[in-house]
Amino acid sequence: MRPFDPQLLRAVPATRLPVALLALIGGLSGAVAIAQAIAVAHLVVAVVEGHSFWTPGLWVLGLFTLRGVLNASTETVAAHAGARISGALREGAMRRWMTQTADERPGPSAMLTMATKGAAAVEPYVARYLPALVTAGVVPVFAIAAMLVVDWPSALIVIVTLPLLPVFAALIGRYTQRATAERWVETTMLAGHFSDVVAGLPTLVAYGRGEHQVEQIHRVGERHRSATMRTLRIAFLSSAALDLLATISVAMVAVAVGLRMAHGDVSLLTGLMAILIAPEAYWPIRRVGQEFHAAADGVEAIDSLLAGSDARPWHAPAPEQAGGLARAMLSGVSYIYPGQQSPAVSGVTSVVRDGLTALTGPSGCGKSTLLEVIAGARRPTAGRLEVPSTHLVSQRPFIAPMSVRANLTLGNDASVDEIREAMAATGFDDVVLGMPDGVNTSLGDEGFGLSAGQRARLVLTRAWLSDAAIVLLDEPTAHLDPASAADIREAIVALAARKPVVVVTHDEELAARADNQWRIAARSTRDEVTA
Ligand SMILES: Nc1ncnc2c1ncn2[C@@H]1O[C@H](COP(=O)(O)OP(=O)(O)OP(=O)(O)O)[C@@H](O)[C@H]1O
Repeated sequence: MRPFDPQLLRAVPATRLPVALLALIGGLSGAVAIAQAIAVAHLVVAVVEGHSFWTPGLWVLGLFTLRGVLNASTETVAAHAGARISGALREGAMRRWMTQTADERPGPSAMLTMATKGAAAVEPYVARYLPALVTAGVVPVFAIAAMLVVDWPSALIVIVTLPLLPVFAALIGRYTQRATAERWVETTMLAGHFSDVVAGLPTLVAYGRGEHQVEQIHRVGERHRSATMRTLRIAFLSSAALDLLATISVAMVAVAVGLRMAHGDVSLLTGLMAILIAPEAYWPIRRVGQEFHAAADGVEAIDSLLAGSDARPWHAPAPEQAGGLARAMLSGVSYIYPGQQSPAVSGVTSVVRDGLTALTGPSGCGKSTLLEVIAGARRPTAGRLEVPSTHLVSQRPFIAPMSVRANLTLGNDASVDEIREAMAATGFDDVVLGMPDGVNTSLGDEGFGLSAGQRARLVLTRAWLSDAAIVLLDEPTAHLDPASAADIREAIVALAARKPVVVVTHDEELAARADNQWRIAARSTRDEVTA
Protein backbone atom coordinates (compact mmCIF):
# COMPACT_ATOMS: atom_id res chain seq x y z
CA MET A 1 0.00 0.00 0.00
CA ARG A 2 1.44 3.32 -1.05
CA PRO A 3 1.18 6.00 1.69
CA PHE A 4 -0.71 8.23 -0.71
CA ASP A 5 -2.51 7.26 -3.88
CA PRO A 6 -3.56 10.33 -5.89
CA GLN A 7 -5.90 8.32 -8.16
CA LEU A 8 -8.83 8.82 -5.79
CA LEU A 9 -8.44 12.61 -5.67
CA ARG A 10 -8.21 12.60 -9.47
CA ALA A 11 -11.11 10.25 -10.16
CA VAL A 12 -13.50 11.53 -7.48
CA PRO A 13 -13.33 15.34 -7.31
CA ALA A 14 -15.74 15.27 -4.34
CA THR A 15 -12.77 14.08 -2.26
CA ARG A 16 -10.62 17.18 -2.68
CA LEU A 17 -12.44 19.82 -0.63
CA PRO A 18 -13.15 17.69 2.48
CA VAL A 19 -9.61 16.28 2.51
CA ALA A 20 -8.15 19.80 2.22
CA LEU A 21 -10.51 21.03 4.96
CA LEU A 22 -9.63 18.13 7.26
CA ALA A 23 -5.91 18.66 6.66
CA LEU A 24 -6.31 22.38 7.45
CA ILE A 25 -8.17 21.61 10.69
CA GLY A 26 -5.50 18.99 11.53
CA GLY A 27 -2.71 21.53 10.99
CA LEU A 28 -4.52 24.16 13.07
CA SER A 29 -5.17 21.63 15.78
CA GLY A 30 -1.45 20.77 15.88
CA ALA A 31 -0.48 24.44 16.11
CA VAL A 32 -3.00 24.94 18.93
CA ALA A 33 -1.62 21.87 20.74
CA ILE A 34 1.91 23.38 20.61
CA ALA A 35 0.58 26.72 21.88
CA GLN A 36 -1.26 24.86 24.62
CA ALA A 37 1.96 23.07 25.68
CA ILE A 38 3.69 26.45 25.98
CA ALA A 39 0.73 27.89 27.97
CA VAL A 40 0.67 24.86 30.32
CA ALA A 41 4.41 25.30 30.95
CA HIS A 42 3.83 28.96 31.84
CA LEU A 43 0.93 28.02 34.13
CA VAL A 44 3.00 25.41 35.99
CA VAL A 45 5.92 27.83 36.41
CA ALA A 46 3.51 30.55 37.66
CA VAL A 47 2.08 28.14 40.24
CA VAL A 48 5.53 26.86 41.31
CA GLU A 49 7.04 30.34 41.57
CA GLY A 50 3.95 31.82 43.21
CA HIS A 51 3.11 34.36 40.45
CA SER A 52 -0.41 35.22 39.31
CA PHE A 53 -1.66 32.32 37.20
CA TRP A 54 -4.69 34.09 35.75
CA THR A 55 -3.13 34.98 32.41
CA PRO A 56 -1.56 31.56 31.66
CA GLY A 57 -4.66 29.88 33.15
CA LEU A 58 -6.97 31.75 30.79
CA TRP A 59 -4.67 30.93 27.86
CA VAL A 60 -4.76 27.22 28.73
CA LEU A 61 -8.56 27.32 29.06
CA GLY A 62 -8.99 29.24 25.79
CA LEU A 63 -6.64 26.97 23.85
CA PHE A 64 -8.20 23.87 25.42
CA THR A 65 -11.66 25.05 24.26
CA LEU A 66 -10.36 25.88 20.80
CA ARG A 67 -8.81 22.41 20.50
CA GLY A 68 -12.12 20.86 21.54
CA VAL A 69 -13.96 22.87 18.88
CA LEU A 70 -11.40 21.85 16.24
CA ASN A 71 -11.68 18.18 17.25
CA ALA A 72 -15.47 18.34 17.07
CA SER A 73 -15.27 19.97 13.62
CA THR A 74 -12.88 17.23 12.48
CA GLU A 75 -15.37 14.56 13.51
CA THR A 76 -18.29 16.33 11.81
CA VAL A 77 -16.44 17.07 8.56
CA ALA A 78 -14.96 13.53 8.54
CA ALA A 79 -18.38 11.91 8.97
CA HIS A 80 -19.90 14.00 6.16
CA ALA A 81 -16.89 13.58 3.89
CA GLY A 82 -16.75 9.81 4.43
CA ALA A 83 -20.43 9.33 3.59
CA ARG A 84 -20.24 11.64 0.57
CA ILE A 85 -17.12 10.07 -0.88
CA SER A 86 -18.12 6.45 -0.41
CA GLY A 87 -21.50 7.36 -1.97
CA ALA A 88 -19.78 9.01 -4.95
CA LEU A 89 -17.47 6.01 -5.41
CA ARG A 90 -20.34 3.53 -5.15
CA GLU A 91 -22.45 5.48 -7.62
CA GLY A 92 -19.55 5.89 -10.08
CA ALA A 93 -18.72 2.18 -9.97
CA MET A 94 -22.34 1.12 -10.39
CA ARG A 95 -22.86 3.48 -13.32
CA ARG A 96 -19.73 2.08 -14.93
CA TRP A 97 -20.74 -1.55 -14.38
CA MET A 98 -24.11 -0.82 -15.96
CA THR A 99 -22.44 0.43 -19.15
CA GLN A 100 -19.80 -2.29 -19.29
CA THR A 101 -20.18 -5.49 -21.26
CA ALA A 102 -20.56 -8.80 -19.40
CA ASP A 103 -16.86 -9.63 -19.96
CA GLU A 104 -15.55 -6.31 -18.60
CA ARG A 105 -17.74 -6.26 -15.50
CA PRO A 106 -16.58 -7.97 -12.29
CA GLY A 107 -18.57 -11.00 -11.13
CA PRO A 108 -21.79 -10.45 -9.13
CA SER A 109 -20.26 -11.31 -5.74
CA ALA A 110 -17.26 -9.03 -6.36
CA MET A 111 -19.62 -6.19 -7.34
CA LEU A 112 -21.70 -6.81 -4.23
CA THR A 113 -18.67 -6.75 -1.92
CA MET A 114 -17.19 -3.67 -3.59
CA ALA A 115 -20.42 -1.67 -3.57
CA THR A 116 -21.20 -2.44 0.08
CA LYS A 117 -18.18 -3.28 2.26
CA GLY A 118 -15.65 -1.85 -0.20
CA ALA A 119 -17.23 1.58 -0.59
CA ALA A 120 -17.76 1.79 3.20
CA ALA A 121 -14.09 0.86 3.80
CA VAL A 122 -13.02 3.94 1.83
CA GLU A 123 -14.49 6.22 4.55
CA PRO A 124 -11.63 5.72 7.06
CA TYR A 125 -9.09 6.15 4.27
CA VAL A 126 -10.46 9.49 3.14
CA ALA A 127 -11.88 10.88 6.36
CA ARG A 128 -9.12 9.79 8.73
CA TYR A 129 -6.00 8.48 7.04
CA LEU A 130 -5.49 11.15 4.33
CA PRO A 131 -5.98 14.12 6.71
CA ALA A 132 -3.72 12.40 9.28
CA LEU A 133 -1.08 12.04 6.57
CA VAL A 134 -1.20 15.76 5.72
CA THR A 135 -1.14 16.65 9.43
CA ALA A 136 1.90 14.40 9.90
CA GLY A 137 3.68 16.36 7.21
CA VAL A 138 2.98 19.73 8.84
CA VAL A 139 2.65 19.49 12.63
CA PRO A 140 6.06 17.88 13.38
CA VAL A 141 7.66 20.72 11.41
CA PHE A 142 5.78 23.26 13.61
CA ALA A 143 6.83 21.36 16.74
CA ILE A 144 10.52 21.17 15.72
CA ALA A 145 10.49 24.89 14.79
CA ALA A 146 9.01 25.76 18.20
CA MET A 147 11.58 23.58 19.96
CA LEU A 148 14.46 25.12 18.01
CA VAL A 149 13.33 28.49 19.35
CA VAL A 150 12.72 27.22 22.89
CA ASP A 151 15.58 24.73 23.39
CA TRP A 152 17.69 23.66 20.40
CA PRO A 153 19.44 20.61 22.03
CA SER A 154 16.02 19.02 22.64
CA ALA A 155 15.05 19.85 19.05
CA LEU A 156 18.18 17.98 17.91
CA ILE A 157 17.10 14.80 19.72
CA VAL A 158 13.69 15.02 18.01
CA ILE A 159 15.28 15.64 14.60
CA VAL A 160 17.46 12.51 15.01
CA THR A 161 14.79 10.16 16.37
CA LEU A 162 11.73 11.32 14.43
CA PRO A 163 12.69 9.79 11.01
CA LEU A 164 12.76 6.34 12.64
CA LEU A 165 8.96 6.40 12.93
CA PRO A 166 8.09 6.78 9.22
CA VAL A 167 10.81 4.28 8.27
CA PHE A 168 9.38 1.79 10.71
CA ALA A 169 5.82 2.54 9.58
CA ALA A 170 6.81 1.99 5.92
CA LEU A 171 8.32 -1.41 6.75
CA ILE A 172 5.14 -2.45 8.55
CA GLY A 173 3.09 -1.06 5.66
CA ARG A 174 4.69 -3.38 3.13
CA TYR A 175 3.78 -6.38 5.26
CA THR A 176 0.25 -5.06 5.88
CA GLN A 177 -0.42 -4.69 2.15
CA ARG A 178 -0.01 -8.40 1.52
CA ALA A 179 -2.10 -9.41 4.53
CA THR A 180 -4.87 -6.97 3.57
CA ALA A 181 -4.96 -8.14 -0.05
CA GLU A 182 -5.32 -11.74 1.17
CA ARG A 183 -8.10 -10.74 3.55
CA TRP A 184 -9.91 -8.88 0.78
CA VAL A 185 -9.87 -11.99 -1.42
CA GLU A 186 -11.27 -14.04 1.48
CA THR A 187 -14.00 -11.45 2.14
CA THR A 188 -15.08 -11.48 -1.52
CA MET A 189 -15.06 -15.27 -1.57
CA LEU A 190 -17.11 -15.50 1.59
CA ALA A 191 -19.67 -13.00 0.28
CA GLY A 192 -19.90 -14.75 -3.10
CA HIS A 193 -20.16 -18.21 -1.60
CA PHE A 194 -22.76 -17.13 0.94
CA SER A 195 -24.96 -15.35 -1.61
CA ASP A 196 -24.74 -18.36 -3.98
CA VAL A 197 -25.77 -20.72 -1.19
CA VAL A 198 -28.68 -18.49 -0.14
CA ALA A 199 -29.83 -18.22 -3.79
CA GLY A 200 -29.61 -22.00 -4.25
CA LEU A 201 -30.95 -22.96 -0.83
CA PRO A 202 -34.34 -24.29 -2.02
CA THR A 203 -32.60 -26.56 -4.56
CA LEU A 204 -29.93 -27.67 -2.07
CA VAL A 205 -32.56 -28.53 0.53
CA ALA A 206 -34.68 -30.32 -2.07
CA TYR A 207 -31.71 -32.57 -2.93
CA GLY A 208 -30.74 -33.07 0.70
CA ARG A 209 -27.45 -31.15 0.30
CA GLY A 210 -28.31 -28.26 2.66
CA GLU A 211 -26.32 -29.68 5.59
CA HIS A 212 -23.22 -30.08 3.42
CA GLN A 213 -23.17 -26.31 2.87
CA VAL A 214 -22.92 -25.64 6.61
CA GLU A 215 -19.50 -27.29 6.57
CA GLN A 216 -18.48 -25.41 3.38
CA ILE A 217 -19.48 -22.00 4.76
CA HIS A 218 -17.75 -22.84 8.02
CA ARG A 219 -14.53 -23.55 6.11
CA VAL A 220 -14.66 -20.33 4.04
CA GLY A 221 -15.64 -18.38 7.19
CA GLU A 222 -12.69 -19.85 9.09
CA ARG A 223 -10.27 -18.76 6.35
CA HIS A 224 -11.78 -15.26 6.50
CA ARG A 225 -11.51 -15.26 10.30
CA SER A 226 -7.86 -16.25 10.35
CA ALA A 227 -7.01 -13.67 7.64
CA THR A 228 -8.82 -11.01 9.71
CA MET A 229 -6.98 -12.04 12.88
CA ARG A 230 -3.67 -11.85 11.01
CA THR A 231 -4.31 -8.24 9.95
CA LEU A 232 -5.54 -7.34 13.45
CA ARG A 233 -2.40 -8.83 14.98
CA ILE A 234 -0.23 -6.76 12.66
CA ALA A 235 -2.29 -3.65 13.48
CA PHE A 236 -1.98 -4.06 17.25
CA LEU A 237 1.70 -5.00 17.22
CA SER A 238 2.71 -2.20 14.89
CA SER A 239 0.74 0.41 16.86
CA ALA A 240 2.45 -0.79 20.04
CA ALA A 241 5.87 -0.65 18.33
CA LEU A 242 5.34 2.90 17.06
CA ASP A 243 4.04 3.98 20.49
CA LEU A 244 7.09 2.47 22.18
CA LEU A 245 9.47 4.20 19.78
CA ALA A 246 7.75 7.58 20.28
CA THR A 247 7.63 7.14 24.06
CA ILE A 248 11.34 6.29 24.22
CA SER A 249 12.15 9.33 22.06
CA VAL A 250 10.12 11.67 24.32
CA ALA A 251 11.77 10.06 27.34
CA MET A 252 15.20 10.83 25.84
CA VAL A 253 14.21 14.50 25.52
CA ALA A 254 12.90 14.47 29.12
CA VAL A 255 16.02 12.78 30.54
CA ALA A 256 18.36 15.16 28.68
CA VAL A 257 16.33 18.19 29.85
CA GLY A 258 16.26 16.80 33.42
CA LEU A 259 20.04 16.33 33.52
CA ARG A 260 20.67 19.81 32.12
CA MET A 261 18.15 21.29 34.55
CA ALA A 262 19.98 19.55 37.44
CA HIS A 263 23.21 21.25 36.29
CA GLY A 264 21.37 24.55 36.13
CA ASP A 265 21.86 24.89 32.34
CA VAL A 266 18.13 25.11 31.60
CA SER A 267 15.35 27.02 33.36
CA LEU A 268 12.18 25.24 34.56
CA LEU A 269 10.08 27.08 31.94
CA THR A 270 12.35 26.13 29.02
CA GLY A 271 12.65 22.53 30.19
CA LEU A 272 8.93 22.13 30.68
CA MET A 273 8.16 23.66 27.30
CA ALA A 274 10.62 21.31 25.56
CA ILE A 275 9.19 18.25 27.33
CA LEU A 276 5.57 19.23 26.61
CA ILE A 277 6.13 20.18 22.96
CA ALA A 278 8.17 17.04 22.12
CA PRO A 279 5.18 14.60 22.01
CA GLU A 280 3.44 16.93 19.54
CA ALA A 281 6.20 16.13 17.04
CA TYR A 282 5.54 12.38 17.33
CA TRP A 283 1.79 11.96 17.72
CA PRO A 284 0.82 12.92 14.15
CA ILE A 285 3.09 10.16 12.79
CA ARG A 286 1.82 7.69 15.37
CA ARG A 287 -1.71 8.55 14.31
CA VAL A 288 -0.86 7.88 10.67
CA GLY A 289 0.31 4.43 11.76
CA GLN A 290 -2.95 3.77 13.60
CA GLU A 291 -5.21 5.07 10.81
CA PHE A 292 -3.16 3.18 8.24
CA HIS A 293 -4.55 -0.16 9.40
CA ALA A 294 -8.15 1.04 9.47
CA ALA A 295 -7.60 2.48 5.99
CA ALA A 296 -5.83 -0.54 4.44
CA ASP A 297 -9.13 -2.19 3.41
CA GLY A 298 -10.20 1.10 1.83
CA VAL A 299 -7.09 1.24 -0.37
CA GLU A 300 -7.73 -2.30 -1.57
CA ALA A 301 -11.34 -1.29 -2.29
CA ILE A 302 -10.38 1.94 -4.10
CA ASP A 303 -8.30 -0.04 -6.60
CA SER A 304 -11.24 -2.33 -7.34
CA LEU A 305 -13.85 0.45 -7.34
CA LEU A 306 -11.86 2.62 -9.75
CA ALA A 307 -10.64 -0.22 -11.99
CA GLY A 308 -11.46 0.65 -15.60
CA SER A 309 -12.82 4.10 -14.72
CA ASP A 310 -10.77 5.68 -17.50
CA ALA A 311 -11.98 3.14 -20.10
CA ARG A 312 -14.68 4.41 -22.43
CA PRO A 313 -17.89 2.35 -22.46
CA TRP A 314 -18.38 0.35 -25.61
CA HIS A 315 -21.47 0.79 -27.80
CA ALA A 316 -22.10 -0.64 -31.21
CA PRO A 317 -22.66 2.26 -33.60
CA ALA A 318 -26.28 2.85 -34.63
CA PRO A 319 -27.11 2.00 -38.25
CA GLU A 320 -27.04 4.95 -40.59
CA GLN A 321 -30.11 3.82 -42.49
CA ALA A 322 -32.44 4.31 -39.53
CA GLY A 323 -35.66 4.93 -41.47
CA GLY A 324 -35.30 2.09 -43.99
CA LEU A 325 -35.78 -1.63 -43.73
CA ALA A 326 -32.39 -2.45 -42.24
CA ARG A 327 -32.71 -2.07 -38.48
CA ALA A 328 -29.46 -3.71 -37.46
CA MET A 329 -26.58 -5.02 -39.49
CA LEU A 330 -24.10 -7.74 -38.64
CA SER A 331 -21.09 -8.28 -40.81
CA GLY A 332 -18.74 -11.16 -40.02
CA VAL A 333 -19.56 -10.93 -36.30
CA SER A 334 -17.72 -13.42 -34.09
CA TYR A 335 -17.49 -13.81 -30.36
CA ILE A 336 -15.09 -15.86 -28.23
CA TYR A 337 -15.76 -16.19 -24.50
CA PRO A 338 -12.81 -15.06 -22.36
CA GLY A 339 -10.43 -17.95 -21.83
CA GLN A 340 -11.99 -20.05 -24.62
CA GLN A 341 -10.27 -21.16 -27.82
CA SER A 342 -13.11 -21.62 -30.27
CA PRO A 343 -15.71 -18.96 -31.00
CA ALA A 344 -19.25 -19.35 -29.63
CA VAL A 345 -20.45 -17.15 -32.50
CA SER A 346 -18.54 -17.30 -35.75
CA GLY A 347 -18.68 -14.94 -38.73
CA VAL A 348 -22.37 -14.01 -38.63
CA THR A 349 -23.45 -11.73 -41.45
CA SER A 350 -27.10 -10.76 -41.46
CA VAL A 351 -29.63 -7.94 -41.24
CA VAL A 352 -32.48 -7.53 -38.78
CA ARG A 353 -35.57 -6.61 -40.76
CA ASP A 354 -39.05 -5.51 -39.77
CA GLY A 355 -41.36 -8.18 -38.41
CA LEU A 356 -40.51 -11.36 -36.56
CA THR A 357 -37.12 -13.03 -37.06
CA ALA A 358 -36.68 -16.55 -35.71
CA LEU A 359 -33.13 -17.47 -34.70
CA THR A 360 -32.89 -21.24 -34.59
CA GLY A 361 -30.25 -23.92 -34.43
CA PRO A 362 -29.12 -26.87 -32.30
CA SER A 363 -28.45 -26.45 -28.62
CA GLY A 364 -25.10 -24.80 -27.87
CA CYS A 365 -24.65 -23.35 -31.36
CA GLY A 366 -24.44 -19.80 -29.99
CA LYS A 367 -27.96 -18.37 -30.34
CA SER A 368 -28.16 -16.79 -26.85
CA THR A 369 -24.62 -15.49 -27.21
CA LEU A 370 -25.46 -13.87 -30.55
CA LEU A 371 -28.53 -12.24 -29.00
CA GLU A 372 -26.35 -10.83 -26.19
CA VAL A 373 -23.86 -9.52 -28.75
CA ILE A 374 -26.66 -7.77 -30.66
CA ALA A 375 -27.94 -6.35 -27.35
CA GLY A 376 -24.48 -4.88 -26.65
CA ALA A 377 -24.06 -7.02 -23.51
CA ARG A 378 -20.97 -8.57 -25.15
CA ARG A 379 -18.44 -6.92 -27.42
CA PRO A 380 -17.83 -8.88 -30.65
CA THR A 381 -14.27 -10.15 -30.91
CA ALA A 382 -14.37 -9.72 -34.70
CA GLY A 383 -16.64 -8.23 -37.34
CA ARG A 384 -18.78 -5.16 -37.57
CA LEU A 385 -22.06 -4.47 -35.86
CA GLU A 386 -24.51 -1.61 -36.31
CA VAL A 387 -27.41 -1.73 -33.89
CA PRO A 388 -29.98 0.79 -32.67
CA SER A 389 -31.32 0.57 -29.10
CA THR A 390 -32.46 -2.92 -28.10
CA HIS A 391 -34.51 -4.52 -25.34
CA LEU A 392 -33.29 -7.99 -24.39
CA VAL A 393 -35.50 -10.47 -22.57
CA SER A 394 -33.03 -13.15 -21.50
CA GLN A 395 -33.88 -16.70 -20.43
CA ARG A 396 -33.81 -15.51 -16.81
CA PRO A 397 -35.19 -11.97 -17.08
CA PHE A 398 -34.67 -9.59 -14.20
CA ILE A 399 -37.76 -9.11 -12.05
CA ALA A 400 -37.12 -6.76 -9.14
CA PRO A 401 -38.66 -7.23 -5.69
CA MET A 402 -40.92 -4.24 -6.29
CA SER A 403 -44.52 -3.66 -7.36
CA VAL A 404 -45.85 -5.00 -10.66
CA ARG A 405 -46.17 -1.43 -11.94
CA ALA A 406 -42.54 -0.61 -11.01
CA ASN A 407 -41.42 -3.77 -12.83
CA LEU A 408 -43.42 -2.88 -15.93
CA THR A 409 -42.04 0.67 -16.07
CA LEU A 410 -38.43 -0.37 -15.43
CA GLY A 411 -36.46 1.46 -18.12
CA ASN A 412 -39.42 3.33 -19.62
CA ASP A 413 -41.82 6.06 -18.53
CA ALA A 414 -45.05 4.59 -19.87
CA SER A 415 -48.34 6.26 -18.96
CA VAL A 416 -51.22 4.47 -17.24
CA ASP A 417 -53.04 4.13 -20.59
CA GLU A 418 -49.97 2.71 -22.30
CA ILE A 419 -49.54 0.17 -19.49
CA ARG A 420 -53.20 -0.83 -19.79
CA GLU A 421 -52.91 -1.21 -23.57
CA ALA A 422 -49.71 -3.28 -23.32
CA MET A 423 -51.19 -5.55 -20.63
CA ALA A 424 -54.25 -6.17 -22.81
CA ALA A 425 -52.01 -7.07 -25.76
CA THR A 426 -49.97 -9.65 -23.82
CA GLY A 427 -52.81 -11.02 -21.71
CA PHE A 428 -51.11 -9.80 -18.55
CA ASP A 429 -54.27 -7.85 -17.64
CA ASP A 430 -55.98 -11.14 -16.69
CA VAL A 431 -53.05 -11.98 -14.39
CA VAL A 432 -53.21 -8.56 -12.71
CA LEU A 433 -56.98 -8.94 -12.18
CA GLY A 434 -56.29 -11.93 -9.96
CA MET A 435 -53.72 -10.08 -7.84
CA PRO A 436 -54.71 -8.66 -4.41
CA ASP A 437 -53.59 -5.08 -5.16
CA GLY A 438 -53.63 -5.16 -8.96
CA VAL A 439 -50.57 -3.45 -10.46
CA ASN A 440 -49.57 -2.27 -6.97
CA THR A 441 -49.04 -5.84 -5.78
CA SER A 442 -45.47 -6.40 -4.56
CA LEU A 443 -43.46 -9.20 -6.14
CA GLY A 444 -40.74 -11.29 -4.51
CA ASP A 445 -37.20 -11.84 -5.75
CA GLU A 446 -37.09 -12.98 -9.39
CA GLY A 447 -40.88 -12.75 -9.61
CA PHE A 448 -41.55 -15.05 -6.65
CA GLY A 449 -45.32 -15.41 -6.44
CA LEU A 450 -45.82 -15.61 -10.21
CA SER A 451 -46.09 -18.75 -12.33
CA ALA A 452 -43.72 -19.22 -15.30
CA GLY A 453 -46.51 -18.23 -17.72
CA GLN A 454 -47.36 -15.11 -15.67
CA ARG A 455 -43.69 -14.16 -15.52
CA ALA A 456 -43.40 -14.55 -19.30
CA ARG A 457 -46.41 -12.25 -19.79
CA LEU A 458 -44.95 -9.66 -17.40
CA VAL A 459 -41.58 -9.45 -19.16
CA LEU A 460 -43.26 -9.40 -22.56
CA THR A 461 -45.44 -6.50 -21.42
CA ARG A 462 -42.29 -4.68 -20.32
CA ALA A 463 -40.73 -5.36 -23.74
CA TRP A 464 -43.93 -4.00 -25.33
CA LEU A 465 -43.60 -0.79 -23.30
CA SER A 466 -39.88 -0.37 -24.03
CA ASP A 467 -38.73 2.55 -26.17
CA ALA A 468 -36.04 0.37 -27.76
CA ALA A 469 -36.06 0.02 -31.56
CA ILE A 470 -35.61 -3.77 -31.54
CA VAL A 471 -36.85 -6.41 -29.09
CA LEU A 472 -34.71 -9.51 -28.55
CA LEU A 473 -36.35 -12.54 -26.91
CA ASP A 474 -34.50 -15.64 -25.70
CA GLU A 475 -36.73 -18.73 -25.65
CA PRO A 476 -39.86 -16.93 -24.44
CA THR A 477 -42.10 -20.02 -24.68
CA ALA A 478 -39.72 -22.49 -23.00
CA HIS A 479 -41.14 -24.27 -19.91
CA LEU A 480 -44.70 -23.03 -20.57
CA ASP A 481 -47.84 -25.15 -20.74
CA PRO A 482 -49.38 -25.40 -24.25
CA ALA A 483 -52.14 -22.84 -23.54
CA SER A 484 -49.72 -20.22 -22.12
CA ALA A 485 -47.23 -20.87 -24.93
CA ALA A 486 -49.99 -20.28 -27.52
CA ASP A 487 -50.96 -16.96 -25.86
CA ILE A 488 -47.32 -15.81 -25.67
CA ARG A 489 -46.83 -16.71 -29.36
CA GLU A 490 -49.80 -14.53 -30.32
CA ALA A 491 -48.48 -11.64 -28.19
CA ILE A 492 -45.03 -11.93 -29.82
CA VAL A 493 -46.52 -11.87 -33.32
CA ALA A 494 -48.55 -8.77 -32.33
CA LEU A 495 -45.42 -7.12 -30.89
CA ALA A 496 -43.48 -7.89 -34.08
CA ALA A 497 -46.11 -5.98 -36.05
CA ARG A 498 -45.10 -2.86 -34.07
CA LYS A 499 -41.30 -3.19 -34.10
CA PRO A 500 -38.68 -5.74 -35.22
CA VAL A 501 -38.43 -8.74 -32.90
CA VAL A 502 -35.65 -11.35 -32.98
CA VAL A 503 -36.57 -14.48 -31.11
CA VAL A 504 -34.30 -17.38 -30.21
CA THR A 505 -36.50 -20.43 -30.08
CA HIS A 506 -36.78 -24.20 -30.23
CA ASP A 507 -40.57 -23.75 -30.55
CA GLU A 508 -41.37 -24.85 -34.09
CA GLU A 509 -44.80 -23.25 -34.06
CA LEU A 510 -43.33 -19.88 -33.13
CA ALA A 511 -40.53 -20.22 -35.70
CA ALA A 512 -43.13 -21.03 -38.35
CA ARG A 513 -44.92 -17.73 -37.69
CA ALA A 514 -41.71 -15.72 -38.32
CA ASP A 515 -41.28 -13.43 -41.31
CA ASN A 516 -37.51 -14.02 -41.45
CA GLN A 517 -35.46 -17.08 -40.55
CA TRP A 518 -31.89 -17.15 -39.24
CA ARG A 519 -30.46 -20.58 -38.78
CA ILE A 520 -27.13 -21.28 -37.08
CA ALA A 521 -25.43 -24.59 -37.83
CA ALA A 522 -23.97 -26.79 -35.05
CA ARG A 523 -20.59 -25.51 -33.75
CA SER A 524 -18.60 -28.34 -35.28
CA THR A 525 -20.10 -28.02 -38.76
CA ARG A 526 -21.19 -24.42 -39.08
CA ASP A 527 -19.71 -21.74 -41.11
CA GLU A 528 -22.15 -18.90 -40.77
CA VAL A 529 -25.77 -17.93 -40.33
CA THR A 530 -28.06 -18.61 -43.22
CA ALA A 531 -30.62 -15.87 -43.42
N1 LIG B 1 -20.08 -17.79 -19.91
C1 LIG B 1 -19.60 -18.67 -20.80
N2 LIG B 1 -18.28 -18.94 -20.82
C2 LIG B 1 -17.77 -19.80 -21.71
N3 LIG B 1 -18.51 -20.44 -22.66
C3 LIG B 1 -19.82 -20.21 -22.68
C4 LIG B 1 -20.45 -19.31 -21.75
N4 LIG B 1 -21.78 -19.27 -22.02
C5 LIG B 1 -21.96 -20.11 -23.06
N5 LIG B 1 -20.81 -20.66 -23.45
C6 LIG B 1 -20.60 -21.62 -24.56
O1 LIG B 1 -20.91 -20.94 -25.77
C7 LIG B 1 -21.61 -21.80 -26.64
C8 LIG B 1 -22.91 -21.16 -27.10
O2 LIG B 1 -23.78 -21.03 -25.98
P1 LIG B 1 -25.22 -20.40 -26.14
O3 LIG B 1 -25.86 -20.38 -24.78
O4 LIG B 1 -25.12 -19.13 -26.87
O5 LIG B 1 -25.93 -21.49 -27.06
P2 LIG B 1 -27.46 -21.61 -27.48
O6 LIG B 1 -27.44 -21.89 -28.94
O7 LIG B 1 -28.24 -20.44 -27.02
O8 LIG B 1 -27.89 -22.90 -26.67
P3 LIG B 1 -29.36 -23.34 -26.15
O9 LIG B 1 -30.22 -23.52 -27.36
O10 LIG B 1 -29.10 -24.63 -25.44
O11 LIG B 1 -29.83 -22.25 -25.24
C9 LIG B 1 -21.84 -23.11 -25.89
O12 LIG B 1 -20.87 -24.05 -26.35
C10 LIG B 1 -21.58 -22.78 -24.46
O13 LIG B 1 -20.99 -23.86 -23.80
